Amino acid sequence: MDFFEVIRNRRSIRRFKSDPVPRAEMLKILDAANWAPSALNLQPWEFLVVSGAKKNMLGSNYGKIAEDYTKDWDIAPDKKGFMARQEFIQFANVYGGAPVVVVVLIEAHKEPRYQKAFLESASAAMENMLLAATALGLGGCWMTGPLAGESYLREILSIPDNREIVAISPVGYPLAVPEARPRLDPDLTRKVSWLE
Ligand SMILES: Cc1cc2nc3c(=O)[nH]c(=O)nc-3n(C[C@H](O)[C@H](O)[C@H](O)COP(=O)(O)O)c2cc1C
Repeated sequence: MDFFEVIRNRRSIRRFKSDPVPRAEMLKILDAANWAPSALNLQPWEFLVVSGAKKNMLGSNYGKIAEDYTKDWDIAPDKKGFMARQEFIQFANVYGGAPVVVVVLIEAHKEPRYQKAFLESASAAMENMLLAATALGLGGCWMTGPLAGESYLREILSIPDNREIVAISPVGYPLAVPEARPRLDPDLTRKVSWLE
Protein backbone atom coordinates (compact mmCIF):
# COMPACT_ATOMS: atom_id res chain seq x y z
CA MET A 1 0.00 0.00 0.00
CA ASP A 2 1.37 3.41 -0.84
CA PHE A 3 1.15 6.20 1.72
CA PHE A 4 -2.11 7.71 0.42
CA GLU A 5 -3.73 4.27 0.20
CA VAL A 6 -2.85 3.69 3.86
CA ILE A 7 -4.57 6.97 4.74
CA ARG A 8 -7.67 6.06 2.71
CA ASN A 9 -7.79 2.48 4.02
CA ARG A 10 -7.56 3.29 7.72
CA ARG A 11 -10.81 2.55 9.50
CA SER A 12 -11.91 2.41 13.11
CA ILE A 13 -11.82 -1.35 13.65
CA ARG A 14 -14.24 -2.71 16.23
CA ARG A 15 -14.02 -6.46 15.54
CA PHE A 16 -10.71 -8.29 15.80
CA LYS A 17 -9.33 -11.80 15.39
CA SER A 18 -8.04 -13.31 18.61
CA ASP A 19 -4.56 -13.85 17.08
CA PRO A 20 -1.87 -12.26 19.24
CA VAL A 21 0.11 -9.34 17.81
CA PRO A 22 3.85 -10.16 17.88
CA ARG A 23 5.81 -7.74 20.04
CA ALA A 24 7.97 -6.81 17.02
CA GLU A 25 4.82 -5.61 15.20
CA MET A 26 3.65 -3.68 18.27
CA LEU A 27 7.06 -2.04 18.46
CA LYS A 28 6.84 -1.03 14.78
CA ILE A 29 3.57 0.83 15.31
CA LEU A 30 4.77 2.38 18.58
CA ASP A 31 7.97 3.44 16.83
CA ALA A 32 5.85 5.19 14.18
CA ALA A 33 4.02 6.96 17.01
CA ASN A 34 7.32 7.94 18.57
CA TRP A 35 8.37 9.64 15.31
CA ALA A 36 5.48 12.14 15.43
CA PRO A 37 6.16 15.87 15.55
CA SER A 38 5.78 17.47 18.98
CA ALA A 39 5.61 20.95 20.45
CA LEU A 40 9.12 22.10 21.46
CA ASN A 41 10.22 18.57 20.52
CA LEU A 42 9.17 17.49 24.01
CA GLN A 43 7.85 14.12 22.75
CA PRO A 44 5.42 14.09 25.68
CA TRP A 45 3.71 10.77 24.88
CA GLU A 46 3.92 7.50 26.76
CA PHE A 47 2.19 4.22 25.91
CA LEU A 48 0.78 1.49 28.11
CA VAL A 49 0.37 -1.79 26.22
CA VAL A 50 -2.30 -3.69 28.08
CA SER A 51 -3.25 -7.35 27.58
CA GLY A 52 -4.44 -10.35 29.59
CA ALA A 53 -6.46 -9.94 32.79
CA LYS A 54 -5.94 -6.19 32.96
CA LYS A 55 -7.30 -5.76 29.43
CA ASN A 56 -10.34 -7.85 30.37
CA MET A 57 -10.97 -5.61 33.39
CA LEU A 58 -10.81 -2.51 31.20
CA GLY A 59 -13.28 -4.12 28.79
CA SER A 60 -15.84 -4.92 31.51
CA ASN A 61 -15.61 -1.33 32.69
CA TYR A 62 -16.07 0.08 29.18
CA GLY A 63 -18.98 -2.31 28.62
CA LYS A 64 -20.82 -0.73 31.57
CA ILE A 65 -20.04 2.76 30.26
CA ALA A 66 -21.33 1.76 26.81
CA GLU A 67 -24.61 0.42 28.25
CA ASP A 68 -25.28 3.75 29.91
CA TYR A 69 -24.04 5.85 26.97
CA THR A 70 -26.27 4.04 24.45
CA LYS A 71 -29.38 3.68 26.60
CA ASP A 72 -31.56 5.81 24.30
CA TRP A 73 -30.17 4.54 20.99
CA ASP A 74 -33.05 2.09 20.56
CA ILE A 75 -35.88 4.39 21.59
CA ALA A 76 -34.89 7.66 19.94
CA PRO A 77 -33.92 6.94 16.31
CA ASP A 78 -32.59 10.46 15.84
CA LYS A 79 -30.09 9.83 18.65
CA LYS A 80 -29.10 6.42 17.30
CA GLY A 81 -25.36 6.03 17.00
CA PHE A 82 -23.28 4.69 14.16
CA MET A 83 -23.80 1.06 15.23
CA ALA A 84 -26.68 -0.97 16.66
CA ARG A 85 -26.75 -0.66 20.45
CA GLN A 86 -26.09 -4.33 21.24
CA GLU A 87 -23.29 -4.47 18.71
CA PHE A 88 -21.62 -1.47 20.34
CA ILE A 89 -22.00 -2.90 23.85
CA GLN A 90 -20.55 -6.21 22.68
CA PHE A 91 -17.60 -4.39 21.15
CA ALA A 92 -17.02 -2.33 24.30
CA ASN A 93 -17.12 -5.30 26.67
CA VAL A 94 -14.10 -6.96 25.07
CA TYR A 95 -12.65 -4.10 23.02
CA GLY A 96 -13.84 -5.97 19.96
CA GLY A 97 -11.84 -9.06 20.95
CA ALA A 98 -8.52 -7.27 20.37
CA PRO A 99 -5.59 -9.00 22.08
CA VAL A 100 -4.04 -5.67 23.09
CA VAL A 101 -5.21 -2.23 24.16
CA VAL A 102 -2.84 0.75 23.97
CA VAL A 103 -3.36 3.65 26.38
CA VAL A 104 -1.73 6.92 25.35
CA LEU A 105 -0.60 9.21 28.16
CA ILE A 106 0.90 12.67 28.44
CA GLU A 107 2.47 14.52 31.29
CA ALA A 108 -0.26 16.48 33.09
CA HIS A 109 0.57 20.20 32.95
CA LYS A 110 -1.15 22.99 34.88
CA GLU A 111 -0.63 25.61 32.16
CA PRO A 112 -3.39 25.29 29.51
CA ARG A 113 -1.08 26.16 26.60
CA TYR A 114 1.27 23.30 27.52
CA GLN A 115 -1.61 20.97 28.13
CA LYS A 116 -3.00 21.79 24.67
CA ALA A 117 0.40 21.38 23.02
CA PHE A 118 0.95 18.03 24.74
CA LEU A 119 -2.50 16.84 23.70
CA GLU A 120 -1.89 17.87 20.09
CA SER A 121 1.51 16.18 20.07
CA ALA A 122 0.08 12.94 21.47
CA SER A 123 -2.73 13.11 18.91
CA ALA A 124 -0.12 13.22 16.14
CA ALA A 125 1.51 10.15 17.71
CA MET A 126 -1.85 8.42 17.94
CA GLU A 127 -2.58 8.96 14.25
CA ASN A 128 0.91 7.73 13.27
CA MET A 129 0.23 4.60 15.30
CA LEU A 130 -3.13 3.97 13.59
CA LEU A 131 -1.68 4.53 10.12
CA ALA A 132 1.27 2.24 10.83
CA ALA A 133 -1.16 -0.41 12.08
CA THR A 134 -3.11 -0.13 8.81
CA ALA A 135 0.08 -0.44 6.77
CA LEU A 136 0.96 -3.67 8.63
CA GLY A 137 -2.50 -5.25 8.18
CA LEU A 138 -3.43 -4.45 11.78
CA GLY A 139 -6.22 -2.18 12.99
CA GLY A 140 -7.16 0.08 15.86
CA CYS A 141 -9.84 2.49 16.98
CA TRP A 142 -9.15 5.87 18.54
CA MET A 143 -11.32 5.96 21.64
CA THR A 144 -12.03 8.55 24.29
CA GLY A 145 -15.34 7.03 25.43
CA PRO A 146 -13.60 4.74 27.97
CA LEU A 147 -12.32 7.86 29.75
CA ALA A 148 -15.79 8.18 31.28
CA GLY A 149 -14.45 5.53 33.69
CA GLU A 150 -11.15 7.35 34.19
CA SER A 151 -10.73 6.78 37.93
CA TYR A 152 -11.08 3.02 37.40
CA LEU A 153 -8.60 3.11 34.50
CA ARG A 154 -6.11 4.96 36.69
CA GLU A 155 -6.50 2.50 39.51
CA ILE A 156 -6.21 -0.66 37.39
CA LEU A 157 -3.25 0.63 35.39
CA SER A 158 -1.54 2.46 38.30
CA ILE A 159 -1.51 5.76 36.37
CA PRO A 160 -0.14 8.51 38.61
CA ASP A 161 -1.77 11.95 39.04
CA ASN A 162 1.00 13.60 37.01
CA ARG A 163 -0.14 11.77 33.86
CA GLU A 164 -3.20 12.52 31.72
CA ILE A 165 -4.92 9.87 29.60
CA VAL A 166 -5.32 11.07 26.00
CA ALA A 167 -7.00 8.12 24.32
CA ILE A 168 -7.16 4.36 24.12
CA SER A 169 -6.97 2.06 21.12
CA PRO A 170 -7.50 -1.66 20.81
CA VAL A 171 -4.92 -3.17 18.44
CA GLY A 172 -5.20 -6.44 16.57
CA TYR A 173 -5.86 -8.12 13.24
CA PRO A 174 -9.22 -6.95 11.84
CA LEU A 175 -12.03 -9.48 11.63
CA ALA A 176 -14.29 -6.98 9.89
CA VAL A 177 -13.37 -3.75 8.13
CA PRO A 178 -16.22 -1.22 7.96
CA GLU A 179 -17.12 0.81 4.89
CA ALA A 180 -15.40 4.16 4.57
CA ARG A 181 -17.35 6.98 6.23
CA PRO A 182 -18.20 9.53 3.51
CA ARG A 183 -16.42 12.85 3.70
CA LEU A 184 -18.68 15.81 4.55
CA ASP A 185 -16.97 17.92 1.89
CA PRO A 186 -15.18 15.51 -0.49
CA ASP A 187 -14.25 18.23 -2.99
CA LEU A 188 -12.97 20.54 -0.25
CA THR A 189 -15.01 23.43 -1.60
CA ARG A 190 -16.33 24.43 1.84
CA LYS A 191 -13.61 23.26 4.21
CA VAL A 192 -10.79 25.02 2.41
CA SER A 193 -10.47 28.75 1.82
CA TRP A 194 -7.68 29.95 -0.45
CA LEU A 195 -6.53 33.36 0.75
CA GLU A 196 -4.24 35.43 -1.44
C1 LIG B 1 -10.96 11.97 19.38
C2 LIG B 1 -11.70 10.72 18.94
C3 LIG B 1 -12.44 10.01 19.85
C4 LIG B 1 -13.12 8.83 19.48
N1 LIG B 1 -13.76 8.09 20.44
C5 LIG B 1 -14.35 6.93 20.10
C6 LIG B 1 -14.94 6.11 21.09
O1 LIG B 1 -14.92 6.42 22.27
N2 LIG B 1 -15.50 4.94 20.71
C7 LIG B 1 -15.51 4.53 19.40
O2 LIG B 1 -16.04 3.46 19.13
N3 LIG B 1 -14.95 5.29 18.42
C8 LIG B 1 -14.37 6.47 18.74
N4 LIG B 1 -13.75 7.24 17.77
C9 LIG B 1 -13.72 6.76 16.37
C10 LIG B 1 -14.73 7.52 15.51
O3 LIG B 1 -16.04 7.07 15.79
C11 LIG B 1 -14.38 7.26 14.02
O4 LIG B 1 -13.10 7.79 13.76
C12 LIG B 1 -15.40 7.91 13.07
O5 LIG B 1 -16.67 7.31 13.23
C13 LIG B 1 -14.96 7.76 11.59
O6 LIG B 1 -14.76 6.40 11.26
P1 LIG B 1 -13.33 5.91 10.71
O7 LIG B 1 -12.32 6.12 11.80
O8 LIG B 1 -13.52 4.43 10.39
O9 LIG B 1 -13.01 6.73 9.49
C14 LIG B 1 -13.08 8.40 18.12
C15 LIG B 1 -12.31 9.12 17.20
C16 LIG B 1 -11.62 10.26 17.60
C17 LIG B 1 -10.74 11.00 16.59
